Amino acid sequence: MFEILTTDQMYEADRRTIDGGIAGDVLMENAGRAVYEEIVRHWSPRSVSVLCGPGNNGGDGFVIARLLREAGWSVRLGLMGDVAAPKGDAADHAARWEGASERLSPALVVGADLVVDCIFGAGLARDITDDIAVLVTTINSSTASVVSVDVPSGVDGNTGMIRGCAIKADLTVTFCRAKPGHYLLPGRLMCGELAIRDIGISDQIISEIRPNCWRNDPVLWRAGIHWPGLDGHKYHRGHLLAFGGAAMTGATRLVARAARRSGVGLLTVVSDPSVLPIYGADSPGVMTAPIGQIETLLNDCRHNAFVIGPGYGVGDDTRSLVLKLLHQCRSTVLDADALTSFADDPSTLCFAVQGPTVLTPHEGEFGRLFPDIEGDKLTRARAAAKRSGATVLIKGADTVIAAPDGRAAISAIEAPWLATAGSGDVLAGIICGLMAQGMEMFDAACMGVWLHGRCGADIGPGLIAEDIPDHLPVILRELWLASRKKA
Ligand SMILES: NC(=O)C1=CN([C@@H]2O[C@H](COP(=O)(O)OP(=O)(O)OC[C@H]3O[C@@H](n4cnc5c(N)ncnc54)[C@H](OP(=O)(O)O)[C@@H]3O)[C@@H](O)[C@H]2O)[C@@H](O)CC1
Ligand SMILES: [K+]
Repeated sequence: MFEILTTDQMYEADRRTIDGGIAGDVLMENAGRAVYEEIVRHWSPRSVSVLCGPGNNGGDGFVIARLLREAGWSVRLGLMGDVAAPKGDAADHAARWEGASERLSPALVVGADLVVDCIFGAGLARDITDDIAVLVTTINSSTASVVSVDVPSGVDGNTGMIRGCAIKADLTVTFCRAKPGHYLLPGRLMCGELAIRDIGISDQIISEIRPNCWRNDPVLWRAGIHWPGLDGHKYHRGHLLAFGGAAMTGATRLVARAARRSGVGLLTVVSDPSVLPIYGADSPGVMTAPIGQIETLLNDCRHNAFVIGPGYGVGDDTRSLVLKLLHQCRSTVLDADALTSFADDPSTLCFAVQGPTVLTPHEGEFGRLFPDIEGDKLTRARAAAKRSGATVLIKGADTVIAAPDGRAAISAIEAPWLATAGSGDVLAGIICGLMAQGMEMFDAACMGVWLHGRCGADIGPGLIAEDIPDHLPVILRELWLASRKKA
């Protein structure tokens, strides 16, 4: 259930299922019944208005209305266009509706305790027009609870973008698998609780259409974790070089603590000699080296991963150092100032990426590096990964991680507490720590985002960045125990 399907992939899954012998009207019946079951699970009988659009989303509405009515609910049904309008499977189910139907209008919201939104689903093709916008506004300002079928009407299922305006649901019931718009902002904010219900499309069909986007979950990457063996040595767990700035030393101290907590064997902070004592005094397990020794450090292949950017400073020195590091083709995480230092010449950065590299920009940094890449977050992350050859992770409440080969994951953990100073530095440290232990770059980025999110959700209100690394052992232990159970 972790695959995320585009609307086209969903239509394809639908087609293949129908070809396989399950009729379209049965799929629609299953979809409507799934929504009905969710409704009766959430609410006791009350007055409900089912608002049906002109397509199959509206067709689902006829099934829901019928089942609620049979269960004794007081149901009003609104229809966009005339009663003869529904086509195909929707027409079959419209014919089975024995109640009255009204013209779709704000009047249907008056007196309703529950509104079922079946206006537009996967087939939303353009911005919502003024007449429907009035209805949307009435629904959003009413006290009625709202269930959206498939996606809240007005939300683009592929991008999460709002086409003019959108219904704000308390519960969204979608079918088979989620779509990107359920997890990407602002769509996610409109969905309320998300229920993903089986309607008879097999897992086999889903795997045949080869989805390449997932909700970020351990299922995706847990097989790629390098847990230490009983006979393990610290050098088996990597030796990470974290490049520390001369002024903002807090950032790399957070990076270092997070990387070490992620399990890296050894960590050396490399910086200007004037601030080495600060890094050295921060934690007894941290080693330090002056930046003047960079050639010697790089000649030692045991130094297998680099993280640079947080608090490092923007400028030519940073640029040269980043290029030197990328030239080594070892695991590298570039964040913050390491990215902004290439704002004038991003193609040089993209050209220099050869080894396993993860870029972790927030939206501002992304815009500076890839100003010509537009669209939703998923599309942009994929385009930047393809262009740069790096795994690109765009941070935010809906963090997207994209690999150069097109694979992508979207974070669905709710942890608004992570929006605080230093949180991104911690993330860069965790990811680089996992790469230093041998994890593949896309897996490491996904796992890093997940660990970071879980820490954020667990710690909750009052979180400061310093708390995150020290909570990692709790979450890592969960994963480790789960891996032992499987084995
Ligand atoms: N696939 C599956 O597995 C299953 C799918 N199922 C259900 O089917 C739904 C998809 O159905 P769908 O393809 O008929 O699209 P839907 O969202 O009803 O809208 C299309 C209609 O809206 C119209 N229209 C579009 N935008 C508009 C606008 N801004 N303003 C005004 N009109 C606009 C558009 O008009 P047109 O562009 O053709 O002029 C067309 O008439 C899916 O979300 C799920 O609920 C389940 O039943 C079972 C299994
Ligand atoms: K809808």
